[in-house]
Formats: sequence, C-alpha cells, structure tokens
Amino acid sequence: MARQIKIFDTTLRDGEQSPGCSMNLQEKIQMARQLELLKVDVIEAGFAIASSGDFTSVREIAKSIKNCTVASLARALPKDIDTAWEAVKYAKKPRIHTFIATSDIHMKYKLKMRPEEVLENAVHMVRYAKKYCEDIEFSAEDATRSNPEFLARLFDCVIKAGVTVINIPDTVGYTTPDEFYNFITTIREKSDYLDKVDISVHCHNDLGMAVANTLAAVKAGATQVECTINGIGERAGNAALEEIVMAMHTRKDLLDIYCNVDTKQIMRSSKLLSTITGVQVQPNKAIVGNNAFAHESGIHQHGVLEERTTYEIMTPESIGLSQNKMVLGKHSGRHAFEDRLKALGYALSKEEIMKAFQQFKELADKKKMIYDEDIEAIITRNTIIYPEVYKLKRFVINSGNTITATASVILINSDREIEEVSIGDGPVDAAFKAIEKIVGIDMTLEDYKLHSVTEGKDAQGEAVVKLKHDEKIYTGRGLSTDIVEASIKAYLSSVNKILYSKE
Ligand SMILES: CC(=O)SCCNC(=O)CCNC(=O)[C@H](O)C(C)(C)COP(=O)(O)OP(=O)(O)OC[C@H]1O[C@@H](n2cnc3c(N)ncnc32)[C@H](O)[C@@H]1OP(=O)(O)O
Ligand SMILES: CC(C)C(=O)C(=O)O
Ligand SMILES: [Mg+2]
Repeated sequence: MARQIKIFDTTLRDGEQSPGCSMNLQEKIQMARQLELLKVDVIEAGFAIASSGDFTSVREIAKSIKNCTVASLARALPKDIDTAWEAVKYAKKPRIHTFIATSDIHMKYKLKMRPEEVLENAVHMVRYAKKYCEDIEFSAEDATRSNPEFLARLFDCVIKAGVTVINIPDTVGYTTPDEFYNFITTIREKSDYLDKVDISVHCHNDLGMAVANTLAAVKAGATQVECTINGIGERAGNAALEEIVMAMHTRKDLLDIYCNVDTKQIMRSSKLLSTITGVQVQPNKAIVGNNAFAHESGIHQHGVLEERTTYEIMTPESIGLSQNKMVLGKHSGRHAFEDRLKALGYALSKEEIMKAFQQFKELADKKKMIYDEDIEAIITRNTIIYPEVYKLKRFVINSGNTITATASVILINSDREIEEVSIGDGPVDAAFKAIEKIVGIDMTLEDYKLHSVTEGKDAQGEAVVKLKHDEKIYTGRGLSTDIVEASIKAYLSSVNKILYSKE
C-alpha cells in the first residue's frame, strides 16, 4: 500500500532566510493561507525569538490557520522554547521545533560544547518543551556531517523524552543521494526508537542535489519532507516543494508514496511568493519556470501537437496552469506555425501559408520573440497577394551626421540582379532614389510614415509609403526590425502595385 509522506513547508522560516526574501506580517499571513489551500501538512511560520515582528507573524498565522500544523523554530534554550510556545499556542495543531547541532565541527567551534553536553541539553530541552506542547520536532543540525552512532544514541534519548518527529537535516547541502540513503538506513538500524516516530529530512541545495537527496531519504524510510516554495532558503536554498511533490506524483510507479498536496495550487503558490518577495524564478526552473511547459522547437512542437505525451511528462493543468505554450521562434516549424494561424482565425491556402512561413523564418532570425502581432503583421500587412516584380536582394547604407548618406541597393527582377547607387537626404531617401533609378518609373513620393507594430527593443517597424503615378496613389507597406529595410520594402511594395496595375 502507498505510504503517505507529510509535507513540512518552511518557506516562511528557512525560505525567509534567503537574502531579499523577508516578508511583512500581512504578506506572511497571505502566504500561509495559500499554503493551507495547497494542503501542506505543516507550516513552519517562523523563528519566534528572532524578532518581535517574527513573533507576531507566527502568532497571527497560528490564529488564522485551521487545517495545518503550525510550528515555530526554537534553539535548545528555555527562552526560545518559551517564546515559540507563546506564539504557536493559538494554533489548532501547534508544534515546537527545537534544534541543536550535532556535527563535531559545529559542536566544537560554534556551540563550544562536548557531545555529551549537547546530548544532555537536547534531552533537557525536549522535556522542557513537552510541558507545553504534545507535538515536538527535534532537528540535529548538520546531521549529515555527524557521527551516525552518536546521532542514533541522541535520537533514542530525545524520543524517550517525548519527541514526535526527528529531523535529519543536510544543513550545508553536502550529501549525495546514495550516501544519504545509506546514512538514514544505518541510523534506523542503530536506533531502537527511530521507527516509532516520524522521520523528517531537510535538504539544502548547495550542490544542486536537495530534491534528489530528499527522494533518496524517502526511499530509505523518511515520512516527512521539509521544503520551500520555489526552493528559496538559506544560501543556495532548500529542496523545492513543487519539485518533490511533482516527482512523487509523476513517478508513483517508482516511489509508491503519496502526499496530500493539491498540486493544482502549485503555480498559484509560486506566483504569490514571487509577487510578495519580488524574486522571480529562473525561466528554466523545473515545474514553475516560465519555460517548464513551453515548446519552441519545431520537432517538439509537432510531437506535442500530435500527442502531448511525446514531450510532456506531466500536464500543465496538474499544477494549475491553463495550458502549455507553443513559443514561435527561429527553431519552430510549419506545423506549429499553421496551428497558430488557425488559432488566430486565418484560413489561408497552402501557398499563402508557405509564403508567410518563409517570411516568419526570416523575421525569427532577426527577432528573439515572435508575438501574435508579428504574425498578424506578416499576414495582413505584407505583400503576399501582389506578385513581386522587383524583390530586394541586398542593400548597403553609408550614413552619419557629418557625411552625405549613400545607398547601394540590389534588386532582383526576373532572376536578374540590378544594382544602383545614390546619395540622398538621409539613408531612407538615398535608398528610395537608388530604387527609382532601377525601376525607372515616373512617380512622386506623396507620403512616408514609420511606426512600431510590436513590442520590445527588437520591435518590428512598419513603414507606409504612398507613391503617385498617373494621378493615382499606390500605398505600400513593409515590415522589418530594421527601419531602412522596412522603408525599402514599403517602397518596393508600392512600385510593385504600380507595375501590377499596368499588366
Ligand atoms: C540551520 C538554520 O537554519 S538555524 C536557524 C538560522 N536562523 C536564524 O539564525 C535566523 C534568526 N536568528 C536570529 O534572529 C538571531 O540569531 C537569534 C535571535 C536567534 C540569536 O541572536 P543572538 O543572541 O544575537 O546570537 P547570535 O545569532 O549572534 O549567535 C547565536 C548564539 O546562539 C547559539 N546557538 C546556536 N544554535 C543553538 C542551538 N541550537 N541551541 C542553543 N544555542 C544555540 C550560539 O552558540 C550563539 O551563542 P552565544 O551568543 O552564547 O555565543
Ligand atoms: C534548523 C534546521 C532544521 C535547519 O534549517 C537546517 O539544519 O538547515
Ligand atoms: Mg535549513
């Protein structure tokens, strides 16, 4: 039968220890309510003795949260435990979480205590906390660099003193999955009491293995995992809640475990935290990154359009996103392009699609992001329906504030390349004059406008050129991320319309 794994969220305590992630009272309450909707089992609301603000936050969260256990961290000191209890006692399900370091390095240099003193102090403080609260979690800080014999003995002593949860933290993100699996297995073998309480793990991400280590620990028998939304936390952060939960969900076949988290609330929780802290997750972050459900390359897009599971191991809906994203860019192919045209409401012939696709690819080579407006611009404003008697091959402009602008333009007419050079009053005027020399039509420029049709630094500029010929006005439009190119295209489009009208 599948085992339940309890989710202990420490976004509001260890997560808040991330530089730049401090939250005020209202923000912490808002985040705690979202964690309740997410259905985590335990919310570590703060470290009550840290400041009066933290004390108030823990107390107010304890008052307002009904369905989760609310915990406060406390050093193994009476004043910390008193303060933690004063704050969490309002909770429906309160927990005091006390800790002391157990590695030689921490005991010697930081606590300046001998191992036996640490053990005695831990037992003493657990008994002290137990007077207040039934649910006591004990953490052996820096457990993964501690002696396993010592840990097993200490755990047995604190369990006999009343601890309900033993936490085995990888405080400095030092361990590896195999090593952590063996470490927990060894301690379970050496301890007489560990299996009578919940075994928790709390992994940091210094070597990028926090989630992998957490899952290895679960395999070794851990029943509670400590984690944070978006993986925020001290230094490189804690194990990310969304990654652990979705790994459990997606690889049920391997892990045979479950948790109570409502995965559909994951995205909302991630976004709320980013909004509150102002710290955005990296785009390629697993599960909640902007690109986690986005496909840009043609082969992948084609696969997903045929059958989503070709490239998606979980659904966007399962984490509360409405859909995946097909990002059009230079790696995209015809299938995705046609799909987007359909979604935008265009019913084009095969030939028109091919032509538009060609232009889309040219644009994608110049522009990082192709927006729907870019595609609409290609379809509706370009010269698809007019035969191009003259086509632009290449142009070179020499221009500056102290020299006369010169343009060299090469056009193609029935497979023939024709080149002309002209000077002008600025680069656009020079280019227009060079084209005029090539096409040799009697026409006057009536109007010329330029504006941006899409967003961003690499926005497309649309040029509109009106040419007068035989008392009639011919309007041409051209699009490009380069304004001179857009202008040349617009000019040529007018010229081609004049020539078309003569056929
Ligand atoms: C691995 C972790 O994430 S542990 C949690 C880390 N989080 C935080 O530290 C955030 C909140 N911390 C704070 O606001 C402050 O550090 C406080 C209020 C807890 C303590 O502040 P101060 O009294 O000024 O002490 P300071 O932080 O400089 O030093 C820590 C003291 O706690 C002692 N200490 C550290 N851990 C423990 C422990 N688990 N049990 C008992 N004493 C401890 C240290 O030995 C040191 O003692 P000393 O003052 O007698 O030398
Ligand atoms: C207080 C403990 C659980 C901790 O945050 C750690 O060891 O990383
Ligand atoms: Mg920690």
